[in-house]
Amino acid sequence: MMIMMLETKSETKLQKRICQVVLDQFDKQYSKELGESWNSVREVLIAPQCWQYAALLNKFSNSSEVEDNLHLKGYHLLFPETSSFKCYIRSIPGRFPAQRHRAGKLKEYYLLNAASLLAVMALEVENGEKVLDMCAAPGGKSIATLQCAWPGLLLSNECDNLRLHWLKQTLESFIPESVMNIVTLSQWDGRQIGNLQPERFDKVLVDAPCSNDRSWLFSSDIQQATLRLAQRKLLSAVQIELLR
Ligand SMILES: C[S@@+](CC[C@H](N)C(=O)[O-])C[C@H]1O[C@@H](n2cnc3c(N)ncnc32)[C@H](O)[C@@H]1O
Repeated sequence: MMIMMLETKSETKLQKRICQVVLDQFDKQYSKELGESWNSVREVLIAPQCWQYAALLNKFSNSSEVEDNLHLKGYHLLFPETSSFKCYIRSIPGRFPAQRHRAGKLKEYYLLNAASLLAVMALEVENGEKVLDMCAAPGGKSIATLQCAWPGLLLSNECDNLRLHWLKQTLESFIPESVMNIVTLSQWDGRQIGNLQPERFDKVLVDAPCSNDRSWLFSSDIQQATLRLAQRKLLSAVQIELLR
């Protein structure tokens, strides 16, 4: 009886609560923008248990134990063995547990939406190239870039103080010190880098700030969520400025 109560309690804890103000706004905006398709998008958006996460293995910290575990749980490689990325996905939705920080040890995998890798693949970074990751926190694409090439320089930039700290921690958890010497962190407004450092980079990745719909939909702070709904209208202007 006690065990059942505990299980129900932890299940309830795992269930995220939808912020109704945000959902109402999405219904209004996206039914206009997406028409019929909004119904199927909405269905997935409100069901975190359907969200799919992939595990990108860290080549700097290989572990056959993790791979065995992934296979046991029904995961398979997304790309052929010859690819630069060892990324595991599975058709059943769900999430492989995130790895905790272990002092002095690199993390073995990074959880992400596999579609995030497309931007890095499209960049086709060659060894020795100078690369700018303009909006880099929390660091998924910087880590992915370092899985597929040895850039001459990777400048991981993030304008937000707290997120820059998060970025630094992520990089330190995945990249060995010997490789960190090709990585530089900076805190510029991405809109100014082009003027400050013209022609410095061979490739630039701009993962511009997005509306972050999934997190705001489950926000527990209605005031913050409402403020954010108003701010998201300004996002497209920032995105365009970052691309210029
Ligand atoms: C979509 S997230 C980036 C995700 C990251 N590329 C990854 O793969 O983990 C966008 C980031 O851009 C940052 N950002 C927003 N405006 C910016 C600006 N003007 N210059 C630089 N970074 C900016 C945000 O703070 C946020 O961390």
